[in-house]
Amino acid sequence: MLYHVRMDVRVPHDVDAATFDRLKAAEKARAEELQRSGTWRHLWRIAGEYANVSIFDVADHDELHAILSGLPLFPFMQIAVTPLARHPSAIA
Ligand SMILES: O=C(O)C[C@H]1C=CC(=O)O1
Repeated sequence: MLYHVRMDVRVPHDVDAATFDRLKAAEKARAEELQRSGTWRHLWRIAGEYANVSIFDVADHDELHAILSGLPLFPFMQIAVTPLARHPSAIA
């Protein structure tokens, strides 16, 4: 199943910079791993915002939740998920 996911990163003002840098590096490594495996199909920055829109290809809601909640930056993200169905006019 495909899911459209929007992630907005909310950095607390009092977060330790070195700790946050470590989490960002871990997030990048995990995001790259999931892209290489084909699970994280698209990852786009929303221009002008610390946010992304992504497309995930997973078996079901439970797998998506496990992946999202395991992301290193999960505690600092507001996440909105939209399940996608095939459009009848889509040719690809
Ligand atoms: O920067 C972001 O949008 C948040 C998160 C998603 C992938 C990644 O590397 O960081």
